[in-house]
Amino acid sequence: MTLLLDDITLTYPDGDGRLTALDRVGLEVPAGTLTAVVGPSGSGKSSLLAVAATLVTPDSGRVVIDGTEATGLSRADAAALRRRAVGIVFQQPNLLPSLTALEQLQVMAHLGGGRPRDVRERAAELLDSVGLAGQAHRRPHQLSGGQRQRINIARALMNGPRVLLVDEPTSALDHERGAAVLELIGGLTRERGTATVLVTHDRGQLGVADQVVEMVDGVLAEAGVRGGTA
Ligand SMILES: Nc1ncnc2c1ncn2[C@@H]1O[C@H](COP(=O)(O)OP(=O)(O)OP(=O)(O)O)[C@@H](O)[C@H]1O
Repeated sequence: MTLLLDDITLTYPDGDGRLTALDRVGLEVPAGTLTAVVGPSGSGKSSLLAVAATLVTPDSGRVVIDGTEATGLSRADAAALRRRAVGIVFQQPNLLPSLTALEQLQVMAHLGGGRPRDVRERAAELLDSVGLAGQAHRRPHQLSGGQRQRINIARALMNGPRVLLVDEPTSALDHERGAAVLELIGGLTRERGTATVLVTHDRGQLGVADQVVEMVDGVLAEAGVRGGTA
């Protein structure tokens, strides 16, 4: 199992007590498949992604990424595992205004090392696979919202992650562009064999998912399978 969340409980301080954001959550995501997480605002979806990304340590339970148990690692080792094996697509692209599309991707890889020539080739190939081969020289203000989100996705794939975590990628896009971005994420998942978790409010677009789970008050339940009714 490429991504395994086993019996995860996460609480936050809340006044005198604790608020349970994740309540004994279990999730298995095989390589090359996409799991969509739906659920109301405040139900714990972002917390789930943060735990899967090793950005937040749960109170109890295990996170296993590509065979390595992340829970219990030192901060430095968790960061190294994250760099090697996890790609994160945040809701807002947060692209650097002065860099071209190609450079946004190159910067990501330089942080992790790698020969400049290989990095450039990989960046160009990824831009091509998200449909932006012709836009490599453009800066963020010269691109549409949908194009910026595609760069955001390509950037997360630069270091060849085994696990891809995507938070609300369509919230700033209209229906049609949102659908195209979800199709793209589904296609990349299968092509690159990532274990992908996608948080979305958009229940109309879940056909791309192999598994749909629903978060309600920190509890995760199966909501349907590919082609299901969720
Ligand atoms: N750092 C924090 N400290 C305290 N409580 C928090 C913190 N982060 C989130 N929470 C609370 O934990 C619960 C789950 O929040 P989370 O952000 O995971 O929900 P969500 O489903 O992603 O919501 P949304 O769809 O609105 O983004 C909420 O009740 C929220 O108020």
